[in-house]
Amino acid sequence: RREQKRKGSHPPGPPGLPLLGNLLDMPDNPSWTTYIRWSEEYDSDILRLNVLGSNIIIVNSLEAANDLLDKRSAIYSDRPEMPMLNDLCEFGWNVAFRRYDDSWRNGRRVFQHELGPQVVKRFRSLEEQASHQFLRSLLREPTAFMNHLRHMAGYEIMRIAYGIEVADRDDPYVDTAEHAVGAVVATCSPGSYLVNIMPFLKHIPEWFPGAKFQRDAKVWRKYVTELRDKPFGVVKEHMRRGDAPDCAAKFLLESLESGDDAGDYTENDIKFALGSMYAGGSDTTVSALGSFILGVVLNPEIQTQAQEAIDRVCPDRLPTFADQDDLPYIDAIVKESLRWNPVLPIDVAHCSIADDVYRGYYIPKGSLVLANSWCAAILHDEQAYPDPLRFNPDRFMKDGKLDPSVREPDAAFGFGRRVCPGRYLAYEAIWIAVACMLAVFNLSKAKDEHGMEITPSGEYNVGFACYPKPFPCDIRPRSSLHEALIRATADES
Ligand code: HEM
Repeated sequence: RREQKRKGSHPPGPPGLPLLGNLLDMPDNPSWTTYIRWSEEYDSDILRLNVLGSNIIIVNSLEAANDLLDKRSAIYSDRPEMPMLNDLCEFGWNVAFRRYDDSWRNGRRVFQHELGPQVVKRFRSLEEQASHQFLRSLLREPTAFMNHLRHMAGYEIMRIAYGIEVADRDDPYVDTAEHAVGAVVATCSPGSYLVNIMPFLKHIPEWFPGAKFQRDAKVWRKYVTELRDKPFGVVKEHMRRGDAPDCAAKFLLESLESGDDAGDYTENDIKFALGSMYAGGSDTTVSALGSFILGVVLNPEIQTQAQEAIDRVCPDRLPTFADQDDLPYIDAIVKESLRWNPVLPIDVAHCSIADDVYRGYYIPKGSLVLANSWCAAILHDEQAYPDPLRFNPDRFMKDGKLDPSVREPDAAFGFGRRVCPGRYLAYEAIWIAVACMLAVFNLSKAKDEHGMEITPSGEYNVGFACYPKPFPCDIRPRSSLHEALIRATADES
């Protein structure tokens, strides 16, 4: 209290109880709407909550998010200690959960080396192929569209990172990765494990009564370690034999060996960064594409407009990246899919490494900072995006071109030094999937047994990322010509 008196008051927020602080105020999902309500109640775009003595700063405006997470990124780029996930499940090597240290910096360099805005273009033909495979799966089994999206996202990452081609179903690599991602969801949800609040519990042995968390961690640890080591080991083995396919692991290991532009990273840094790709890139891409399908089904006029544009540019073939400049409306759809229902409405928690004073408010070292990307001042800002709850790609267009004066939905990828390093890859993967899907399929509301249209609820499930709740949807080829275009892609593989 003495320290606080000297440094200034905390940002406003609900008062809380002695000792427990705001523990009982912590909202269930969707937490972002509660944070917005509190912002109005306390007339402040930054709020402070105290949970058992830990400071949580909620940021409800773009200005404050940029000021803290970007302009003061030297202070706000750490991640919180996550004893269950990082120590007991041993997931602390993952770039997304790593503390703000040299190894994290090296991991970011690896990402920059392989997934920077220009380098990422070398994976374009692979992404086109993956999208074509997705179209064929849709043709075969249209109702399972979310499963196909999931397969496409996992397939692309495993091919790009390790050159490994995963199977349609029951693939052991995908199975391992999904279990490891499951650990993130299960261990990071608020109140899931006491050891997150009382880190000293992590020293309790597995046999101790009540130490179920240790046994849970042991199971996850196996998957987390396999995700990190197994595919990387396969690439190394292929390289030893001289038959490794082109992939990020091979390029990085070769550049490490030759000592060219590799920077300071080590083989372990490469392994950790590549192992971070599946957890970071799979669910997120699926979520954005799920929002795209939902948005189009609820707003059929968007599909008509997109198909008119595609038919003008490539009437008798599938779109490719070479058409991107001529298909700005597809870019507008991708941007709107990222903005409308953000994949991560609350950004991944940042953590501060030094005391700070912002607008006269004291923010102590070790505060957790949660940027509410969903909020009315960021991705749902009425000024920047009128009628923000409507899926309306036209907001990004003017006179048939992308309107550069409209704010980019960059906040969907986070802030500051922790901003998503897979964003260029993600954007391209989403772009080609959207373009190909709209080129050959009509998406519309499914009908019930009386022939009545079923309107999707538009509700979302919240896990690691937010997904549309399962909804029925009618997906069929636009014509026999379009069906033939899809079937013809089978030859290319
Ligand atoms: C639509 C797709 C995606 C969205 C919306 C998305 C969004 C995000 C967000 C919001 C963050 C947190 C940023 C912050 O802390 O401020 C993040 C971090 C991260 N993302 Fe993505 N992401 C996507 C795709 C990808 C892909 C394809 C990859 C990898 C191939 C990836 C890898 C990562 C990693 C490794 C981090 C952690 C960065 C760090 O902590 O330094 N993401 N992403």
